[in-house]
Amino acid sequence: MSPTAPIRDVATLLEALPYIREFHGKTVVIKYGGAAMVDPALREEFARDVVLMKYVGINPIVVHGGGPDITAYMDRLGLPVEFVSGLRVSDADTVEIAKMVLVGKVNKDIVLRLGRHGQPAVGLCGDDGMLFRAARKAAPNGEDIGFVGSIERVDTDVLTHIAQDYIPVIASVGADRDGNSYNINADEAAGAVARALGAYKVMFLTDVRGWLRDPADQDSVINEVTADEVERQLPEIAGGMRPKLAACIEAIHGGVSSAVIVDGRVPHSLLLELFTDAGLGTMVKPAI
Ligand SMILES: Nc1ncnc2c1ncn2[C@@H]1O[C@H](COP(=O)(O)OP(=O)(O)O)[C@@H](O)[C@H]1O
Ligand SMILES: CC(=O)N[C@@H](CCC(=O)OP(=O)(O)O)C(=O)O
Repeated sequence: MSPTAPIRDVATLLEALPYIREFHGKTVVIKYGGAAMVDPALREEFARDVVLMKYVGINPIVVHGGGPDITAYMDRLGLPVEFVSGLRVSDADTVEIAKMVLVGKVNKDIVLRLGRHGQPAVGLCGDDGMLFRAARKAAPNGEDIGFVGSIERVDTDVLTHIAQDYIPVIASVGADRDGNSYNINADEAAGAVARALGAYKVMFLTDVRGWLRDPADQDSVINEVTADEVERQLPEIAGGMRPKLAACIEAIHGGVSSAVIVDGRVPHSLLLELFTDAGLGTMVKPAI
């Protein structure tokens, strides 16, 4: 090891200090999905990052997806998989599978991993503590896509209680007043939770470098943009990026100070975004 290495380590800590001060006591909602959820090594690093956030006094709330897992189970059962504008067309069988996979498997895997890394976590879905009230929604083009829900109301009571001692981990399913269950896009759930909690920041981990001006060009990341500008461009945005950017708009217009889309393929992207000067991915901010 070079003699300067310890000094470098201290410099890294000192670089983090103003950020640790800024985020201390603040609620940060993390939408967990994409590559960071699929790769075993990244899964462990994600859990360590979230645990570290809790240890330095941040209030992390995890909202997770699991679209690839749902698709894998549907494939095993020979069921057709279809998306419209980034939303999964969900008949009664699909919503049942989404619920089983997200609540029963993915949620518990995350809870277990956070616990192993040193912070107890509690898993929830929209039904727990009446966290979400959902309603059926159509695709942006008006097409009927089945039991896909939008979130009408978030009751944060259960979250604020649990977050005092545990890291809440939320699966994106919920029910309406009549007890019908819905498959809810996890980006939308994260945006709604961030807004309802009055979070300081919402972070979307994904499998691209950020919002790309040209989806075919990985180097065309838009580094910073206002929510109003995103709203103007939303009708032209395709695929999985659309619900993500719609969730950023929802959060920012609801009072969240910043929304970031970061590359979950980069190890420790959460910590790099939060605690270093290197801005990563796309940051959506309120109008200046
Ligand atoms: N303009 C764009 N910039 C970046 N990604 C885009 C864009 N348009 C469509 N996409 C797609 O959105 C995907 C990310 O959304 P999604 O697959 O739902 O990820 P996650 O599982 O992280 O929620 C990217 O992998 C990319 O294929
Ligand atoms: C309605 C809808 O599209 N629901 C999503 C829920 C999971 C999700 O959002 O997962 P990712 O964040 O990994 O994409 C789905 O069925 O895939």
